[in-house]
Amino acid sequence: MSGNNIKVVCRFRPQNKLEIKEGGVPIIELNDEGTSVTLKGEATTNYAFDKVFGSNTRQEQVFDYSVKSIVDDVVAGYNGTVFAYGQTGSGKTFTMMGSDIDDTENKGIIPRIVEQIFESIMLSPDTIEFTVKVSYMEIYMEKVRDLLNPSKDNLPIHEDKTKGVYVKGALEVYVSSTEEVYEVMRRGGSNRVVAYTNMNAESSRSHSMVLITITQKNVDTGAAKSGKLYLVDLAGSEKVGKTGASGQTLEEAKKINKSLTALGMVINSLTDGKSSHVPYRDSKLTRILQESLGGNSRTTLIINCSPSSYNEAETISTLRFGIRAKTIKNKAKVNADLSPAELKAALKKVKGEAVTYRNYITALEGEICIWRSGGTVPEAQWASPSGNNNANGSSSPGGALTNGGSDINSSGRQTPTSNGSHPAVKSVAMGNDERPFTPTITLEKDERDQFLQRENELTELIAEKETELSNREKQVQDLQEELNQRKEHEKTIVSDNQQMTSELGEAKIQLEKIMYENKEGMITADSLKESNQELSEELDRLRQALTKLQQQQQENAANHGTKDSKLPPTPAKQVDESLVVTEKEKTIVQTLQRLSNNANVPANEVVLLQKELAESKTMVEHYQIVIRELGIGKELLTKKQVELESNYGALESEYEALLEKAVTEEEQQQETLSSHKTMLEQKYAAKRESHAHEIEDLKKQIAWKDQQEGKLAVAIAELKMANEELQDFISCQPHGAASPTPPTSAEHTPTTSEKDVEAMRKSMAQQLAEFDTMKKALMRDLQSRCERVVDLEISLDETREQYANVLRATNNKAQQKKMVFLERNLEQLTNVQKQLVEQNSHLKKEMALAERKLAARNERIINLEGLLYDAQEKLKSQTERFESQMQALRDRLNLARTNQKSAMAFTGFNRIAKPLRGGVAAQDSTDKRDKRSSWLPF
Ligand SMILES: Nc1ncnc2c1ncn2[C@@H]1O[C@H](COP(=O)(O)OP(=O)(O)OP(=O)(O)O)[C@@H](O)[C@H]1O
Repeated sequence: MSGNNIKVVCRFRPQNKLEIKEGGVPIIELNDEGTSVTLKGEATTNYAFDKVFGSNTRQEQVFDYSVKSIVDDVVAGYNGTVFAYGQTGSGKTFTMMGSDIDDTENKGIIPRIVEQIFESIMLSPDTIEFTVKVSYMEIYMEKVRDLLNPSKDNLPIHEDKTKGVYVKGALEVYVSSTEEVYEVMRRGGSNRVVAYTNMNAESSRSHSMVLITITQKNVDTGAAKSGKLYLVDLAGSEKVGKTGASGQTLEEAKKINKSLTALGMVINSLTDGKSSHVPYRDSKLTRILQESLGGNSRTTLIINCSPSSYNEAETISTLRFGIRAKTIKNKAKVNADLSPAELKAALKKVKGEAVTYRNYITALEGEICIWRSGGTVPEAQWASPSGNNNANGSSSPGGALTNGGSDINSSGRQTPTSNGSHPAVKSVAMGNDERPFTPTITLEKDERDQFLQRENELTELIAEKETELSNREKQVQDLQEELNQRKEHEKTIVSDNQQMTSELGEAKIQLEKIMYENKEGMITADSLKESNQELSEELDRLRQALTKLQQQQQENAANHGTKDSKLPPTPAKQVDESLVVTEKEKTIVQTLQRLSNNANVPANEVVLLQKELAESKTMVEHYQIVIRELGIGKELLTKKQVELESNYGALESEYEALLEKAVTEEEQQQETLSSHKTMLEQKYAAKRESHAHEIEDLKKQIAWKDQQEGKLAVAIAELKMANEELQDFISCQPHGAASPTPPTSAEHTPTTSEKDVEAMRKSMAQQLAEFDTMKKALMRDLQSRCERVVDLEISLDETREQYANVLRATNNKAQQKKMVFLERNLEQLTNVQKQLVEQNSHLKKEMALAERKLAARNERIINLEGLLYDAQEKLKSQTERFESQMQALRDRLNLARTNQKSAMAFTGFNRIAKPLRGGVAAQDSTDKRDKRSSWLPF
C-alpha cells in the first residue's frame, strides 16, 4: 500500500455554437508542457494539473495519459476510479463514453478501458483465471437506480469490513468480451435519464456509474485478487438560470447541485487538514465514492471545461474544484486474498502466538494468586508474554504490569491488549485505518461491526421504505392520472348522459303528452260516439213515434173523411185552378152530352173538344207537378215535425233523468220550489201550447191537402167520365152518324180523328192510372202522418198526465225546490244538448284532425324511439370502450408484473460467472462451466 494523490487532468472542449452565437471567445492559455492553464483576463491565476488537454485533443490521447495506468492497476488487484466533473455541456459524457461506442476515433475512455481490460487479461499468464462483472447504475434524485434492471430504482448503499462500501442488490453481469460489455452499456444507456437544456440537447440529469469488477485467481497457488473500477460520469454542475431549467428539470438541478456540493464538502474536508469528520454520508454520490476519495483507490479526476469567455465563471469554478481535489491523498492497496500456503503459514503463526499467550495468561494467573494471598513476586519472576520473566530486563509487551499494578483498572482486571500491542488488535486497527470511516470516535472491532451491520440494516430499511414510498407515489400519480382521465371520461359521459336524459325526458314528455292527447281524443270520440248513438237511438224512437202518429193520422183521416167541407179554405189560386178544371170539365161534359144527344156534331167542335182534352191533359200534368211540390212541402213538414219530436223527446228523456236524480236529492230549499214550479208549469204549458199549435197547423195542412186531394179526385172522376163518354161517342161514330169530315176529304178525316182520339184516350187512361196510384200513395203517406200526429198527441197527453202525477207527487216544498233545481238542470241540459249536437259535428272534424295528428305523433314517437335506441347503443359502446380501456390497463399492470418477475429471473440468470484465462481464449473455461456465451436473453 502506498499513499498516492488523486490524478487530476483538465480537458477543454472546442467552443460550441451557443458560445459563438453569444459572442464568446476562447480565453484559455495552456503552458508548453500542457500541465497548467491560465485564463485571459485572469492572468495572475495559473491552474496546474497533472495534465491539461486543449480543445483539439483526441480521445485516445486523453485515455493514454489519464486512464491506461489505472486499468493496469485494477487488473493487478487495485481499486480504481475515473470520474468526470464539469458544467453541463462541457464534454463529460463525450470524454467518458464518447460520441459513439463504435466510432474508433471518438469513442470515449470507457470503451477503451473495456478493450484494455480484455487485452490485459489476454496478456496475463495462463495460470490466472479472471472473471469480469459489470454493473451500470445512476444516482437520480438522490436514489440509486440500477440501469440494467430499472425496476430497482432505490438501491441501498451498504458497507462491511471486507467489501467496503457497495451498492447492495445491483445487478452484476458477467462478461467475457468487449462486445458483451458494449451491449450492457447500450442497454443501460437507454435507461438513463436525460433532458434537453439550453446548454445541452441531451443533458445527463443523473450521475452515471459503470462498475467493472475484475477478480483473478492463481489456479496454481489459489491466491486471489480483486479490483473494482468505478467509471463515473457526473451530472453537470450548472447554473440554473443559464440552463433554463424549470419544473422537474429544476428539481433535478437542485438535487444534482446538492450532491455536487456534498462532493465539494468531502474534498474540502479531506484537503483542509483541519476537519476530523468527512461528510461522506451527506449524499449517495459521496457515499459510493467514499473509497475513491481518500480511501483505497487509484483515482483520476477529469475536469471538463469550456474554453469560452461565455462560460468563464463556470470554468473557473471547475478549475478550482480540480485544484482542491488534486491534494487528496488516497491509500490504494491490492485487494488480495491469501493463498492456501500463505494462509497455513499465517495460521501456524497465529497458533504459536495463541500458545504463547495461553502460557502468559497462566503465568499471570499464578502471579495474581500469589499477590492475592499476600505474597510477593520478585520483579525478575514476573510473567512476560515471551514466556520469560523480566529478570533479564527485557521489556514486556504488556508493559502495563511493570508499574507494580498501578494500571490495574478499578475492577482489578489487567488488560494486556490495552496498549494495542496485541498483534490481532493491531491488525484490526490497521484494517480500520486503511479505509476512511466517518465516525471520529474510535470504536472497538465488535462495536464497529455491529454498528455497520445495524447501519446497513437501517440503510436497507430506509431504501426499502423509500422505494415503497416512491412506488406508492408513482402509484398515486398513476391513479391520479387515471382518475383524472376517468373523471374527464365520466364528465363527457355524464354530459352525454345528461343530454340524452334530457332528450329522453323531452321525448317521454312529448310521448306522454301525445298519449294523453290521444287518450283524450279517444275519450272524446267515444263520448261523441256514445252521444251519437244515443241520438241515433232517439231518432229511431222518434221515427217509430212518427210512424205511430201517421197511423193515428190515417185513422183520423178515415174518421174525418166526410168532414172535408170543414177543411180550411184553400188558397185563391188553387180555388181558381179548381174552378178552371171544373169549367173545363163542364165544357167537356157539355160537348160530350151534345155528342151523345146529337150525332151530327160539327167537326170544329170535335177539334175544340180535342183541344180541350189537350188542355186537360196539360192541366193534369200541372196538377201532378203541384202534387209533387206538395209532397216536397209535406217532406219539409215531416222534417220539422221530426225535429220537434226529437226536441220533445230529448226534453222528455232529460226531464225523466233529472226527475229521477231529483228524487234522490236532499229535501232542501223547499220555500222557493213553488214559484219555480209555477214557472216550470208555465213553461211547460207554453211548450205544450206551442206543440199543440204546431200539431194544429199540421192538422190544418193535412186537412187542406185532403181537400185538395178530394178536389183532384173529383176532377179526375169527372175527367174519367168525360173520357168514357168521349170513347162511347167515338165508338158510335162509324155506324150511324154522318161523317163530320171536311168537304175536301170526307172519306179520310173521321178515321184520323178516331185514331187520334183513341191514342189520346189511351194516354189519358194511362196518366189517370198513374195519377190514381200517386194519389193512393199520397193518401197513405198523409194517413201515416196523421197517425203520427195522433200518436204525438197521445204521448203528449200521457206526458201531461205524468207531469200532473209528478206535480201531485212533488206537492211539498222540498219537491218544489227540487223542481227548481231540476228546472235549472233541465235548462242547462237543454243547452248542453244543443251544444253537444253542435260539438258533435265539430268533434267529428276535430277527431279526423286529431287522428291525423296522432298518426304524425306516432311517427314522431317511433323516430324518438329510434333515437333513444341509437343513444342507448352509443352509451353501450362507450361503456364497452371504457371496459376495454380498463382491461387494457389491467393487462398493462399484469404485463408490468410479469416483466418485473422476468427481470428478477434475468437477475438470477446473469449471476453465472464466465471465467477468463490469461493468455487463452475465454471459451476454455466457459466450456468447463457454462455453455452460455451471452448473458443477455435478447
Ligand atoms: N472534446 C470535444 N470535442 C468535440 N465535441 C465535444 C467535445 N466535448 C464535448 N463535445 C460535444 O459537446 C456536446 C456536449 O457534450 P456532453 O454531452 O459530453 O456534455 P456533458 O458535460 O456530458 O453535459 P451534461 O452534464 O449536460 O450531460 C456534445 O454534443 C458533444 O459531442
